[in-house]
This record gives sequence, C-alpha cells and structure tokens, in this order.
Amino acid sequence: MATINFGGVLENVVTREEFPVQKAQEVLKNETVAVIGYGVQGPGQALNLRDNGINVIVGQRKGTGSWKKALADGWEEGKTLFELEDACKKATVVLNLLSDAGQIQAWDGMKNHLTKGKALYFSHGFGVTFHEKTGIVPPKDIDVVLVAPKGSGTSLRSMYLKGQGLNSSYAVFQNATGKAEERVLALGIAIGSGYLFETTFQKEVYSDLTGERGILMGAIAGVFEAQYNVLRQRGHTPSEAFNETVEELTQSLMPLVAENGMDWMFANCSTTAQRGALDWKGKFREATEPVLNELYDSVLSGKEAEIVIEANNKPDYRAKLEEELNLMKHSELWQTGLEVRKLRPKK
Ligand SMILES: NC(=O)C1=CN([C@@H]2O[C@H](COP(=O)(O)OP(=O)(O)OC[C@H]3O[C@@H](n4cnc5c(N)ncnc54)[C@H](O)[C@@H]3O)[C@@H](O)[C@H]2O)C=CC1
Ligand SMILES: CC(=O)[C@](C)(O)C(=O)O
Ligand SMILES: [Mg+2]
Ligand SMILES: [Mg+2]
Repeated sequence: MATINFGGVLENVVTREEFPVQKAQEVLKNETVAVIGYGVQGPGQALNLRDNGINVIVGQRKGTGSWKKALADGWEEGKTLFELEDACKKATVVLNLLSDAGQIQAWDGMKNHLTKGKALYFSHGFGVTFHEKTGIVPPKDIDVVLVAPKGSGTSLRSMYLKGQGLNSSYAVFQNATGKAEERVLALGIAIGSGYLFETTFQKEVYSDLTGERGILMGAIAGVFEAQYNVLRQRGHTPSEAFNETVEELTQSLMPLVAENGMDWMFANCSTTAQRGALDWKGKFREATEPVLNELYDSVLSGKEAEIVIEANNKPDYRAKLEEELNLMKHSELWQTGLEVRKLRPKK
C-alpha cells in the first residue's frame, strides 16, 4: 500500500504496481466469484474479471433483457450463467450488483446462501449503511467488502479494453475470515480498477449520493439548462447557445482539466476569459454551496435513500423514468446536441 500526499493530507492507495493482476489471480485462485445482476456494473465487472483469468459466473433472472445480454456476451446457461440464487449457492464470493432497489427485494433469497467463510461484495455502501430501510444485515460469519468504481460500468469496461483503469474506492465492513482485506484488494484489481483508495461504507455512500446528485450529474445538467435558457432568451441561436454551454466544455475545456488541472485549462484560455472567470467563480461557489449543504443533509438523514427506495417500489417506475429521460432527450437543448455531435468531423 502506498501512502500518497494529497495536497498535504496523507492517504493509503493501492495500485496495480504493488498489487498486480497476477497477485489477484493468486489470491482468488480457489474462489468462485458470482456476479449477481447484469445491468451496467455487472457486465463491466464480470467481463473484466473473466478476461483477467478469474473463475467467474453470472447470476441473473432468466428471461429478462439482462439475461439476454449475458448470453450475447458469451455466458453459458448452466455453465457460467445461472438464476440468482443458484449462482449465490455455487459462489464463494458474491458480487451483489443488482440495482440498489433490486438488492432489497432479492436479499431474503440471497442471504440463505451466504454461508460461513464466503465473501459478500457491493459496489455501493447503500444497502448496508441504510440497513434500517433496506433490511440488508449480513450474517456475522462472512466477509463484507466494497469496491465502488468511480464511474459508469460502461467506462470500466471500455477503459480496461484500452489498458487504462477507472479509479475505485474500497472498504471492509466485516472481516470474518481474516482475509477480507486481501480478498477486496484482489477483487478491486481484477475488476479492472486503475487504483484503489480506502474508504468506509458510510463515507462511500454519502459522497457518492452527493456527487451524482451534485456536480457529476444533477448540478451540471441543471446549470447547463440555466445557461442555455438565458442565452436563448437573449436571442442566441440554439447552436450558439449549445456550443457555448456544452460542446466547448466537453470537447475542449474539460479534456484540458482532465489532463493537467483547472489552472492549466485557465492558462490555455484568453486573459479576457481568465479575468472574468476568476471574478465570477466566487459568485457561483457562494450561490451553490448552500444548495450542496442542503443536499448533503438530505443524504445524511437518509431522505435521499428513502426517495430512491420508494420510487423504485412503484410498479410504473421504469416507465416513468423512461418518460423523464425522453423529455430530456427531446428538449431543444439536447436535440441541438444531437445535431451538433453529428457535425464533429470523423477521423
Ligand atoms: N451504474 C453504474 O455504473 C454504477 C453503479 N454502482 C452500483 O452498482 C450496483 C449495480 O448498479 P447498476 O449496474 O447500475 O444496476 P442496474 O440498475 O443496471 O440493475 C442491475 C440488475 O439488477 C437486476 N434487478 C433489478 N431489480 C431486481 C430485482 N427486484 N430482483 C432481481 N434482479 C433485479 C436487473 O435485471 C439488472 O440486471 C448498485 O449498487 C449501484 O449503486 C456503482 C458505481 C457506478
Ligand atoms: C457512475 C457512478 O458512479 C454513479 C453516478 O454514482 C452511479 O451510477 O450511481
Ligand atoms: Mg458513483
Ligand atoms: Mg452512485
């Protein structure tokens, strides 16, 4: 484990250099790893594990779209693809990658198969942290661990195929066998993480729910809409409003931030832009900090978890969600985006 100085704060980080895939293979050589759920994280983690030479099977409800996807990805019914509970029974390590709401419904059936010495793994601290709402309380004689890739399962897979790796956080909630730590690190590396940073189940879920509702998804989608609307109301064309709000950010400026930091992006913009952006940055920070605090409180109190669980329990939830996403897709802003993306020159 390397200790890294992050701007003056020391943290433990595990990289592929000190914990190579070969070591993960060695640690997991006698394990049967079952990936339960084949939605977004399921395929990314299962395929990376398979390509890394781990003994992996998939558990999924038969007849669903995800089951068909698993078949298309080369998992074979009765050999490497099973019903949920059959896979849990065969496994020594169970990766619970059902949707957070699905985990609640499937828990009673799954927990019977979590016998002494097995390991139960999550990619979110949700179920265990909010156990009063989810009912997910693991038996005491198993290991309970977490590896949470900090990005979509789709990226986990595509980055792995390019030889890169998404970063993931990891945590041990329960160490019944004395081997939970090496098991979780081996799993973290074998699912294709670039490096692993240490956390707890609680810290993971509080930061994750805040991040996705905040800047990663909710805030950025909201601020995009606000700026696009203002530009449109002030007489700008859709393409101008879109390019000045989204396209320039994703195509030019954020890649510069990703490459070398915010000051580097600023340094590569005009002095006119730098002056104005530095002056307005504080105003945006002050306007949004109270909203982000309100959000964090709502996460901490369990209200956000409750909203998600309740929404998912409605029978028409998927259809309603689909409708909301469709509304976004068909808005002028994102229809403009569709056309703008087509205009990007191809290699
Ligand atoms: N989507 C992502 O890329 C990320 C997800 N995570 C976490 O990973 C876990 C899995 O998330 P996703 O892959 O997004 O899940 P998902 O929403 O794609 O669903 C996964 C699977 O759960 C199954 N499922 C849903 N309800 C069920 C039920 N009642 N009974 C049995 N099966 C059911 C579905 O058939 C689907 O195959 C969650 O804990 C999530 O918070 C963490 C990081 C990123
Ligand atoms: C992709 C990810 O890490 C998220 C946004 O937290 C999620 O999908 O839950
Ligand atoms: Mg996340
Ligand atoms: Mg999340």
